[in-house]
Amino acid sequence: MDHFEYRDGRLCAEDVPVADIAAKYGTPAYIYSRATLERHWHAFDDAIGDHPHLICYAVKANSNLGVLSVLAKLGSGFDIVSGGELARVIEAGGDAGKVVFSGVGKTPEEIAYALDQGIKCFNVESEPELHRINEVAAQKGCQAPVSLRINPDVDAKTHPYISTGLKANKFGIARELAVETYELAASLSNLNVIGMDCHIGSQLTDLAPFVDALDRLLVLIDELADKGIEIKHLDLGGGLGVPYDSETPPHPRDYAAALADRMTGRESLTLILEPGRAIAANAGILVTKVEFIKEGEEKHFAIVDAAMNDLLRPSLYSAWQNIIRVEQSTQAPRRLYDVVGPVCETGDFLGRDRELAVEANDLLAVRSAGAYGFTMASNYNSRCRPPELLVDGEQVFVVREREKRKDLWKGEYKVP
Ligand SMILES: Cc1ncc(COP(=O)(O)O)c(C=O)c1O
Ligand SMILES: N[C@@H](CCCC[NH3+])C(=O)O
Repeated sequence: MDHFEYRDGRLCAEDVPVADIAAKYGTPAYIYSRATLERHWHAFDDAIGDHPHLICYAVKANSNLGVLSVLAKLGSGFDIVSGGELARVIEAGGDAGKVVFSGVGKTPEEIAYALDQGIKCFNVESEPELHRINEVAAQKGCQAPVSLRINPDVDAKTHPYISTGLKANKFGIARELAVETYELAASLSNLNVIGMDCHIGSQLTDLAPFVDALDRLLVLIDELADKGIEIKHLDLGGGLGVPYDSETPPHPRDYAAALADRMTGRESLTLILEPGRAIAANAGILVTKVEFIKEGEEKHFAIVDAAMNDLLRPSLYSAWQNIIRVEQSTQAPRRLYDVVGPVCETGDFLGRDRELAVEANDLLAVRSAGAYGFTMASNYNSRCRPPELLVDGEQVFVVREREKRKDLWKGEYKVP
């Protein structure tokens, strides 16, 4: 069951009509479903079953405190890429001991903060980073738990901007250098080598690259064991895709079960997964109002009050996200529209050539907007970012207020 569905022709978020939410809180607005977030997280967690594991939700997908607090209450771990994300996890009630810290450019200050908070592990992406973490840990007189992010060099077959496990990408350590880099890590006295990690890309719709990467890393784990380096956890990263359009990615349940299956007989090796999109994307929508219908010379435009600053994915990746009416019933004619925002960029669109029946003041919902939606929003064109609302049954929580115009220059100063 989807938690965004039509009831009597009205799109509902769980038990609340979206039009009622829009009337009360205005548009544009992000709306999330707690039940969907929980269901998706459990799909991963349940499928792995008894094999030791940890689901570390990728905070970058949706870092709202309300969302993080829902997942923290389930006992989730978290994958972070900055000190800011760690602060959010802690503020939301998450357990720092279940946090893995990814990213190619961790600063000494971020490393020190993460050590102070007692995170589970740093996912290290280069040799210089190993030395930096070792130095910061030495200054603190402690040992930093580390895992090396290895590039298994599998082709994830996804958009080039979001493919990460290839030789040409900035991420991770080359497979050929893996053993020597592990030996270096093991020789540094303020590091405690505990894990192996990879992340091959995002929005993957095929199971094969994941299984391929897993198999390649298991070979490496055995090779390291022969050299006396014991790996306690294998983190396979995130990347499972969602059906935005006609894609048919494996269900999280089947994906997690397939991976857990490959780990049979390795009960001392904990499996970590870092799903972001697969948990959050379809747990959210962006609601927007049609301001005008404009008849262009070649196209019809539905000019809406949300723009690329609110939802960047269509402009940045030519990503397709479904756009639907909030109230099904209408007398408006069905035509092809470009759904565009008010930002001064030709690339400011939410959808192109969409068959819709719309007129001014209608409400539209952009689906699958719960991941990489608000987190990638900006104030471009000095636009206030939208509010974030989290629905739980019949209740609506304002988990982030709409920005106010005067928030836009907070921390900026005029010159005398
Ligand atoms: C290291 C790492 N882990 C997890 C994720 C989450 O990916 P996704 O949202 O595709 O599951 C990403 C983003 O691609 C990432 O870079
Ligand atoms: N932001 C991207 C995904 C990047 C994943 C992070 N490594 C998207 O919206 O699809």
